[in-house]
Amino acid sequence: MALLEVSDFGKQFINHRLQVKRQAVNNIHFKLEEGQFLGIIGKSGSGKSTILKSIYRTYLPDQGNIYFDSNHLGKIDITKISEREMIYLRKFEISYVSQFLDVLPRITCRELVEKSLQEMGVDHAIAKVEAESALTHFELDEKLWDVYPNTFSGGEKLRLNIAMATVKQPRLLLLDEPTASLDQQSKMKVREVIEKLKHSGTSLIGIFHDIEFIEGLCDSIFNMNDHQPVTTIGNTYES
Ligand SMILES: Nc1ncnc2c1ncn2[C@@H]1O[C@H](COP(=O)(O)OP(=O)(O)OP(=O)(O)O)[C@@H](O)[C@H]1O
Repeated sequence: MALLEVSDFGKQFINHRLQVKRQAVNNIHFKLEEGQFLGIIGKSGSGKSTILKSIYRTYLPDQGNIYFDSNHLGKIDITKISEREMIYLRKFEISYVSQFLDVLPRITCRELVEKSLQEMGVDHAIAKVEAESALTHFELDEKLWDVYPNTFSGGEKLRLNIAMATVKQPRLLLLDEPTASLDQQSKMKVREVIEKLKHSGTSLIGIFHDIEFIEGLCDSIFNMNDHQPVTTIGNTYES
């Protein structure tokens, strides 16, 4: 089977204050094969992040299934597994990079990257070396390594976020506008690491507004329009 299959996915949000429901996405189907990169594009508010957050199970869908072919758990439906199983997947198989960094109090930039590896059971000495290598790759100034990242600029936070997610070499990497606040040089660094990860077999789903950036990088593009897929290429199919 494919690594990931999203089937008949739908999500609505309820505004309790106004007592109204809003259908964010509806009737979404796509597949992602191992080692492939799927780009999701579409206008603001069309539901791109909702899909990604539901794959990472930050949100639970109201409708549909999200099948994932886990190395450890076998073929599972992310919408139905236990919290414990989801925590396992987040530690070992699925990483998520958003435009924002959830900063933990009193944990330095270097410790955050090390922690990503140590929670997978990587020895501290090895985690230290790999964390430094990832921070160097994303050109985070060495002077920042032992600083708490709550004072970092938007671009620095994003680069740290990407370092934390990619250092784990996950099987599936979810990228929610990972280049949003980056300059051209940093964007190229992200591109380089995406290419490297793809080469090593990581599958990726990424949301991008910068279509030029994903040209030649994605294997397929899923185009949202008014909460519906309108164009699909490659392994995805029309609803
Ligand atoms: N937690 C939430 N509570 C209520 N409504 C939400 C929530 N998350 C998203 N929405 C709504 O669902 C719709 C889809 O949002 P989503 O963030 O998925 O869009 P998007 O395509 O990623 O947008 P953008 O490109 O602007 O980031 C929007 O109308 C948004 O207001």
